[in-house]
Amino acid sequence: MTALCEIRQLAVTYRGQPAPALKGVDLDIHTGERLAIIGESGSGKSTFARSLAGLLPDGARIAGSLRWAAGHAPRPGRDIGFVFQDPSASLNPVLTIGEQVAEGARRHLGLSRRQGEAHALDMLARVHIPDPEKTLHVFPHQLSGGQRQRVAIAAALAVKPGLLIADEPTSALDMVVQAEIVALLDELVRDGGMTLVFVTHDIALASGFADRVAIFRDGELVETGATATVLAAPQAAYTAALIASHRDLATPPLIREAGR
Ligand SMILES: Nc1ncnc2c1ncn2[C@@H]1O[C@H](COP(=O)(O)OP(=O)(O)OP(=O)(O)O)[C@@H](O)[C@H]1O
Repeated sequence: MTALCEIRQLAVTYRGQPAPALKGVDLDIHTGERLAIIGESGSGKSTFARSLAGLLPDGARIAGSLRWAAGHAPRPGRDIGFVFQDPSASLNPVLTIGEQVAEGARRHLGLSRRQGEAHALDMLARVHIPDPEKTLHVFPHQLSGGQRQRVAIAAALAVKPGLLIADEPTSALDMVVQAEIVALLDELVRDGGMTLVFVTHDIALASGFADRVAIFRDGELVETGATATVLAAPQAAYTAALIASHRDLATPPLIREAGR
């Protein structure tokens, strides 16, 4: 499998912080895979995601290397799509849903207003928004949290980025909607031949669809491997503890199933 990005000895220190938020991270991201970045709060997951996307805040010091197969860093919003925990933060409250889904496509793909609207309609249908024609003309506050997250996904994918980074995209949603959003991301990434980096604190959620998991703790990568392998035979004591803390994952039948 080819590496979309080879990360070596990545370290990040935020301005004014004595200790690095991320250190010594060696990881390859494979083209077309669904990789879950897993860790507890503060483990450095978002820092890792922001480093990949080139979205670290001003003053953050970055060391080590990110080598991209394309030969250049991907452009955020064009080569990399980003979906955040809170869709309201990534949606503009004064733009209609149609305008925001079309915005990136008009800017990056050079679509006209009319083509942009047609593309937005198509994207809303692809993320299974009920009544996409009507939804084109409403504003974010008129939608439910789950629908807003579908719109944010449609907007991120409208320019067909090669890599989608989703940072806790379901943690503000209830369980049923969470499962729907994960299934949607899984479907879209498979259909589009995209690479997905999915950040979550929930190893059980990730194990349902990720090809590979990378476990972070205190800014370091403690373990990485195929999801089924890591679940069935974790190498690090920390990973074992994380799995054991999820009753669903620790019960033997599910481990056997995951290890098929
Ligand atoms: N902009 C920032 N300035 C200073 N410190 C930061 C900043 N963002 C994150 N940190 C610190 O870096 C460390 C890693 O944070 P990060 O957000 O990457 O963790 P996380 O695993 O994504 O956690 P969570 O799940 O809570 O978002 C934490 O100690 C956090 O306080």
